[in-house]
Amino acid sequence: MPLDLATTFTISTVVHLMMAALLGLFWRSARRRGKVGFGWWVLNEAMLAVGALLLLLASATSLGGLALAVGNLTFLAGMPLLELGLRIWFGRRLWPGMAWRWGLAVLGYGVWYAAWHGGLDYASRSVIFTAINTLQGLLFGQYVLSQLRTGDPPSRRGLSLIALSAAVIVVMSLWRSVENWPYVGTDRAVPGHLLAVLMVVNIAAAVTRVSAMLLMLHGRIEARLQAAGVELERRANTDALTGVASRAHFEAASGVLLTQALASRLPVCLMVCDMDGFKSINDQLGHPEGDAVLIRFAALLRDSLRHGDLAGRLGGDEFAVLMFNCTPAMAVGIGERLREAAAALRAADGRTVSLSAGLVAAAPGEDFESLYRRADRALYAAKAAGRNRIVAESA
Ligand SMILES: Nc1nc2c(ncn2[C@@H]2O[C@H](COP(=O)(O)OP(=O)(O)OP(=O)(O)O)[C@@H](O)[C@H]2O)c(=O)[nH]1
Repeated sequence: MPLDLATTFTISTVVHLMMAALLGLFWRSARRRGKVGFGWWVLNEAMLAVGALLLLLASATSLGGLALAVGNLTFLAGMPLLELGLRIWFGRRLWPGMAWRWGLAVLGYGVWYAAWHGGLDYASRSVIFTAINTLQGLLFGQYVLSQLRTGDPPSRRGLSLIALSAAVIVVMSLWRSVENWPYVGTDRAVPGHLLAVLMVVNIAAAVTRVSAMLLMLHGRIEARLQAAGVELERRANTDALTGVASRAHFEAASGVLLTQALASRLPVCLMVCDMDGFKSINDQLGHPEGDAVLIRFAALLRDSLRHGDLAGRLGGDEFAVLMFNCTPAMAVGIGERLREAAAALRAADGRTVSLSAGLVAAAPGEDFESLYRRADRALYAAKAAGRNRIVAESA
């Protein structure tokens, strides 16, 4: 059954309107999340709906000429609008790239308008129009492909679909040019069904394109949520002041890692250390200076870590290091080097900072709680014995 032009334009108007409304619904949430560029795609679909409606009026009413002229304008503005949205979406430069695209659209429309106004036959106008449309499609396709290589990964699936819909339009435009070519310069009527087929393909391309845009939006929101989740977890696991593990994370991770290491018969040591007289730094030099000393000490602690070791801040000026594949002798060496490095730390008034630590080696099958209790006792012994020392306690 040959396609009726008026029916095709009606369907096209309704579909583009629905697509614009659908995009519009998501546009609000996209804007709230800073996904700029989306609004141009909504505008594009809305304009295509108006364009299809005008073509319907042009073919079915006496409004003819004006409706055709404005309708064609909306179709030639389509690709530049899409690309403008994409460029903003990816945060790319708008000019001079967009100047070329808009320039081509304006020039193309001018040529078509002059041809139409000058009374050129339908087939010639159609060839002019589709040639410009093809050129636009090629430029747009080239931009989309360049973004496929460099754009953000969550948008790639959507971009592939957009490239596909652009390719379909280019192929259809070329086909229409070829079909109209034999009629150029004649008054013979060009079969209308081809334009109807083109509109149907346009509808399919619009549905593909809009799905692609929603896919891109979804991908980006998902990627950002994922990144936010990772960041939240990192913050929850990290002590905000010093950057070493928080107490909760240190205890939880130590419990798991200790069990695994002991099951593999790896020697594990725990050192719990506490600065001596830290309270007086706070009291005499102020809390910010106390913070600065804690930050510098934590940096020393991180420097003393070997690959796989875990350091955490248990609270105040108390820190702990869980050392894997580490004998007590090795742990004492590490602790002594840390104590010496801490002794070189100077507070704002030049005073030195000393360190007391308790060190224990894990017994086979021992859990973290028991290991920590013993290390804490050793630390207490170091403090009681006059501070500025490491007390190692064997299991
Ligand atoms: N600047 C700063 N001080 C803190 C922070 N958290 C706890 N403190 C302080 O750290 C001090 C810890 O003091 P203690 O370890 O009990 O005492 P100390 O003066 O180091 O004495 P000894 O440990 O017995 O040698 C307290 O005064 C706390 O108020 C913090 O985040 N920043």
